[in-house]
Amino acid sequence: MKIGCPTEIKPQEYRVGVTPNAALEAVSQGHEVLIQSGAGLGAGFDDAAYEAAGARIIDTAAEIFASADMIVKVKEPQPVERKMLRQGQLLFTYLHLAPDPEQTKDLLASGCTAIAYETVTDRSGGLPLLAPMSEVAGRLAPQVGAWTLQKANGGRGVLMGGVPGVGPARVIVIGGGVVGTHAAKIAAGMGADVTVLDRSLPRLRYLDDVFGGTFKTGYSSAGLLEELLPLADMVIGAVLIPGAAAPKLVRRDQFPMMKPGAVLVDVAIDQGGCFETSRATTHQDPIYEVDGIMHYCVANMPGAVARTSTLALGNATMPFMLALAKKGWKQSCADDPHLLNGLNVHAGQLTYEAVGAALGIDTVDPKSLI
Ligand SMILES: NC(=O)C1=CN([C@@H]2O[C@H](COP(=O)(O)OP(=O)(O)OC[C@H]3O[C@@H](n4cnc5c(N)ncnc54)[C@H](O)[C@@H]3O)[C@@H](O)[C@H]2O)C=CC1
Ligand SMILES: CC(=O)C(=O)O
Ligand SMILES: [Mg+2]
Repeated sequence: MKIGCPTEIKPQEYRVGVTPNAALEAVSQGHEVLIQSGAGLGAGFDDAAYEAAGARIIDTAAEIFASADMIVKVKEPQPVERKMLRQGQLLFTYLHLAPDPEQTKDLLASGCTAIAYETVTDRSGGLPLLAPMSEVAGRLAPQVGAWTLQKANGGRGVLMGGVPGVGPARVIVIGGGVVGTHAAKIAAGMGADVTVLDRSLPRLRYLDDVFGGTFKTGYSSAGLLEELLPLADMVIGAVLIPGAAAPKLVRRDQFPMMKPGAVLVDVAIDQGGCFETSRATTHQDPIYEVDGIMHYCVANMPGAVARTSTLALGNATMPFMLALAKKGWKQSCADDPHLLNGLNVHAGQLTYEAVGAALGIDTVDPKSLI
């Protein structure tokens, strides 16, 4: 199969979909790998590294889209990329369709087959292609939140760990999955007083068993949040209902009860965000203020640490990419129901129920397609 990897064009997105190591594996299994010239530079991989792996360097994205059987990327295809997708072409990348009707419409119109990293599952109920980026974004969240808390950036002017004689920042993490757990670990490591809220009792039990001395846990409810919001210096939004739009858990009319200059970090922004006032921002212009409350809502946080993120993502995607290249999407999905869960779009049809529900579009059962 011809595997094509264009340069990411989302603002300040420095990751790349195929690492030289992944290219080498694919080439050694008999596939052709096309990499756009310079695609890996942001992550520290030059063209020579790909050539040494046996990949072909191609000048333009247009040539890659025109000839590859499978496009492997990081971020959802941008409008100019969507115009280049075609019937029968396989797209393997993050999509986040539920909050994105425009992209959904374009993918359906293109006739392509699109497998979304974020809805591929594993045997333990996890999301193996989201997890590495959730680990990164979770670990970044307290770091960017701490920066936003600085006075010159609009925050309250509170230091995460406090100092002897002055108490630490209070951090509330909503959602104790991968993002939330990593965020809580780092925030606690910075010395903050951290509480993690989740709706899953098994998850709360796990967190309490493993991290009981490091941070507190709470059952996520509107009532508990009302109690905690007035105390918070930072709230990190880390909830997920797979494939679906994120529930809005903090409303604008609750801001008057919060401390002026408190910070909301909405990691769940790629699923539409879990705060009413969240709107996606970029690394270039990451924060904004609403009624005295600071917001950080960058939808591609891992792009900030592109090298770490590219390596972590490549480790997770490579086996799936190789299976798709070897057997095609149909056989690969027939052999692996977890990969089938990644199928969101096929030949003009939407195949992921939660996306259809969020956007009011009928879906077909992906099992009926294989
Ligand atoms: N902005 C960015 O750059 C990135 C964003 N993300 C996003 O972060 C979000 C979280 O991802 P993961 O941690 O991997 O998901 P996860 O599935 O590991 O964890 C989500 C947690 O949210 C909990 N939850 C659901 N509804 C809740 C509620 N009402 N209150 C409290 N907890 C609730 C679930 O029980 C689960 O434990 C996703 O939207 C993901 O796409 C992930 C990576 C990068
Ligand atoms: C998960 C995701 O959207 C990202 O890594 O950008
Ligand atoms: Mg994202």
